[in-house]
Amino acid sequence: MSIHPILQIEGLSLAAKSKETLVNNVSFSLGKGESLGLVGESGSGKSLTLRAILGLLPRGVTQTGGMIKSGASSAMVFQDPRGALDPLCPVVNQLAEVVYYRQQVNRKASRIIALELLERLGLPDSLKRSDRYPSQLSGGQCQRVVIAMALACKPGILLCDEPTTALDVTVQRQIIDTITDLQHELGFAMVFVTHNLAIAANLCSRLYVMKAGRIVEHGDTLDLLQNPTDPYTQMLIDSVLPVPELEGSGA
Ligand SMILES: Nc1ncnc2c1ncn2[C@@H]1O[C@H](COP(=O)(O)OP(=O)(O)OP(=O)(O)O)[C@@H](O)[C@H]1O
Repeated sequence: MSIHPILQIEGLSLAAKSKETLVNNVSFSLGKGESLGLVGESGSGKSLTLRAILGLLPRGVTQTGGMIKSGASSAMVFQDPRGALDPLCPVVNQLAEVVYYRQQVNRKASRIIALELLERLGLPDSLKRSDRYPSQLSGGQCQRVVIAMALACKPGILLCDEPTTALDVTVQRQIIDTITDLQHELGFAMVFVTHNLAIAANLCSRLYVMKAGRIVEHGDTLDLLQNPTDPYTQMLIDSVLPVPELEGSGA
């Protein structure tokens, strides 16, 4: 548990309209600037937990128990970057719109801040023009724009829902490095959802393992990966394929 948490979740339970429990008695806390990983198989309730923190549960899902206490604003980076952008609006305009509403500056200032954010995220100058639409960007570029949008909200907590799953491995690495650099620079805390243990291990100091809506194990990342006590955590670790030693590599 964090000593001075900026996010506290206690006994969170979520259910579908059919009364089926989807998230069951989930508790964790997050300290300022800390990174916490939620890992587990598909359908284990990771995304719904993030959405509950953001206050954006999908239609048909309700909170049936527990409480969420947050001392900072949250912003979310979604799994499908292209789907998170409006295909009919130039990317720079979309970003400027978020700045305008969230930072409450005038239109001219919001555009200047949007251009600075695009630069900070390492996007090419061509994207600053108003004739560039999401369909003209690569998946990695779209994800950088989505991250810029989240940062435009000046979040104290960045909620990342498998932000690299839809990207190829080299781009995944670049995006992870970008998020790490930005976190060091801006100091936001992060809840990072992934089913990729290697990514979670690189980014997060603590891991929570979810299965069928429940937390089955949690702990400091290295300790948990080296000494898992729950068979499901062990199974997740065992399912990571090792890179075979290359013949004649001299290793
Ligand atoms: N709107 C909804 N109505 C009913 N059930 C839902 C709804 N959204 C999600 N669920 C169910 O809730 C459970 C948890 O879903 P969730 O999206 O949180 O899983 P996840 O761990 O994030 O999976 P993934 O890694 O595939 O994104 C799943 O069984 C899913 O089918």
